[in-house]
Amino acid sequence: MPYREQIPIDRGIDNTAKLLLEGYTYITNRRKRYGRDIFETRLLGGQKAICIAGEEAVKVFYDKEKFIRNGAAPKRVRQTLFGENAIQTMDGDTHQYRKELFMSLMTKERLADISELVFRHLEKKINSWQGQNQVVFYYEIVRVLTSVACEWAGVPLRHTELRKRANQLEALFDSGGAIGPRHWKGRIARNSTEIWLKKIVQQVRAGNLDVAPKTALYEMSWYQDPNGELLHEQIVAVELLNILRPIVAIAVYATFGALALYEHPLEKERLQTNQDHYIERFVQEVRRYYPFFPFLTARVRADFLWKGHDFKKGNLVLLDIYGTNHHPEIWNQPNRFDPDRFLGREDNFYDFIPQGGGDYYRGHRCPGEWLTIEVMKVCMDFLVNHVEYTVPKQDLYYSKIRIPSLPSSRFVMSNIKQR
Ligand code: HEM
Repeated sequence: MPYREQIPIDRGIDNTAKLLLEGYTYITNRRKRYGRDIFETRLLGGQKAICIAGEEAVKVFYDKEKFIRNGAAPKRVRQTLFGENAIQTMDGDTHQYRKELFMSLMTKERLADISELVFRHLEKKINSWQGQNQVVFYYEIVRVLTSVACEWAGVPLRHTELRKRANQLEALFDSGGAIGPRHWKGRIARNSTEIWLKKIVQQVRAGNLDVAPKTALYEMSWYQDPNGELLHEQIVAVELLNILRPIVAIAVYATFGALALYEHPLEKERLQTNQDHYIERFVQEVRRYYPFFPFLTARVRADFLWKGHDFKKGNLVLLDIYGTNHHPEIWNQPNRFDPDRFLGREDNFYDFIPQGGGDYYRGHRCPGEWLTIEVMKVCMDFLVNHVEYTVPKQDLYYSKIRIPSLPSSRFVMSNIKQR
């Protein structure tokens, strides 16, 4: 007889309120309490859900024979963060085909293009920052990355439109874990950005807008599905937002990076000399240490037994991203900020998962991970080598409940000067 056991249960008819109240720590708190990396709960209207964490859990979660994504993401997340019928909700060959489209945009040349764009747009900002008493870094970088994302993706953006689109793109990722007004702001932003991009795709297809090959706008507008048909313009809009929105979301990591520089002044010196590519380790540690994506959801494809538990077809499963990136069996002193932990560390697709795990091409791992690292490197280099600033007294506390988390003050800087 195969081994079976009753895994711990977080009692209650629906624990969604507890999940919202505890945010990033809901799964970790219970894992600590039960001394296990697996437990059962009830979420999203009382559905049975299994929460898992750690390297073995990541391996099983990314086994395509065992899990599907369709029907796993809550409706409120599709209405804001993902959009309907986006790549995140696809499975099997159709997913793989669509994923190739995303990966084809991430060539070395195109990554170099975005790094160059980020630097150029940041440099342009210095003059206006120098004339201000103080600037709020997060909002500034959201706007910079909105300009960069549109330019890189081939999407035309008038200067007068910048603030509006930046607010909307920010609302899309800021609302993913929200209820109430923040959620509604995200829904309104989704409707309006999809309409905006649909019109642009229509212009491209009608030959009224010139767009360069290899940009997301061009490649997505002319991409043919496995049946040789163009994607519906609505889907192109949704997938273009899957490029623009997360590029702007790098603002969250950049702001945490600025916080790390402030909290660990010695890091700044090490980044200035950048021996042995220190900047790479610093960026990796920012992505590991600070909270961003809390967990992922999938549904069981077909019954299987794992760790003594019967996973039944249709069960909801949550993979603890934040908890795995702080798992004591993977990370020595996980709650210490220490970029050197990445020194000589071998790549492992299953233990360091700020942007998902497994294979980029065959699974759902984030296709924008290399791009994120490159953009972060430029932002961090800019902060340490191209500007000087002071950090006035402010509330830098970041919550482990609000999703996504951010320093309360959004990181205020004063006395900015070019270096
Ligand atoms: C801001 C930093 C980012 C974070 C924290 C992040 C995080 C993630 C995570 C956790 C996933 C889910 C992986 C899974 O379901 O297994 C994901 C998927 C995805 N990300 Fe990112 N991401 C970031 C940046 C980007 C960028 C810059 C892009 C594109 C330019 C991007 C595009 C996508 C897409 C299209 C997917 C869906 C992939 C699929 O379902 O196959 N992300 N990301």
